[in-house]
Amino acid sequence: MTTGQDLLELSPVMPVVVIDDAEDAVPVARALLAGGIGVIELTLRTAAALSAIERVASEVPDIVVGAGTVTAADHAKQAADAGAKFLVTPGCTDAVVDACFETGLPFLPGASTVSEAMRLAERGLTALKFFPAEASGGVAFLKSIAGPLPSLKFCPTGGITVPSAPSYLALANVGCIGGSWLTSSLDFATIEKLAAEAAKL
Ligand SMILES: O=C(O)C(=O)C[C@H](O)[C@H](O)COP(=O)(O)O
Repeated sequence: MTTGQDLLELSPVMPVVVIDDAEDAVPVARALLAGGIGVIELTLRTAAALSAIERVASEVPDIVVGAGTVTAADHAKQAADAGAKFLVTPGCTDAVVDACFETGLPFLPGASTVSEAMRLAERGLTALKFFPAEASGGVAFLKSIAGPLPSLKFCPTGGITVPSAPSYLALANVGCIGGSWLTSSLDFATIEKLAAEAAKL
């Protein structure tokens, strides 16, 4: 896996995961894998996040672990050093995008406007996170930009649910969707069940 486009092909659903206690990271990753989801985005929103990435990278080698919520330049290197295999950002400041490039990792930069998407495309970035998807126009927005921006493909994230997922995944400019619903509880059996359902979307 070397490009952002590859990231969009890993799974129909990119689980966006917030970990408060690093101890939980490995069982969460194993439950996702057991359900058939081979990728996990651990958000850098908590003090435990980098340690969670480290643990999953070393103890669950079969899942592709990445870092989400990369909102500052130094996050990118910290996540790469912890063992992240990819990065995801909610938005796209020049400093954050530069720092992501410097890691050499594939990454999905966030965009929610046509101009942001065009600026990222100018830098060779054609696989983008569309965030916050529902609040920014959702399926209708993505349909509208497919004509003028045919080279771009998205991972819409933010407000997507199991019932709304199929309408996103049916779009030619959507590779996968992101969502936090799979891991909203730390009940590992439930995570496995939700992952199995998501893997079939
Ligand atoms: O943390 C980030 O980097 C984000 O961009 C936000 C997350 O992707 C969304 O919060 C997930 O959306 P929900 O599935 O609606 O919870």
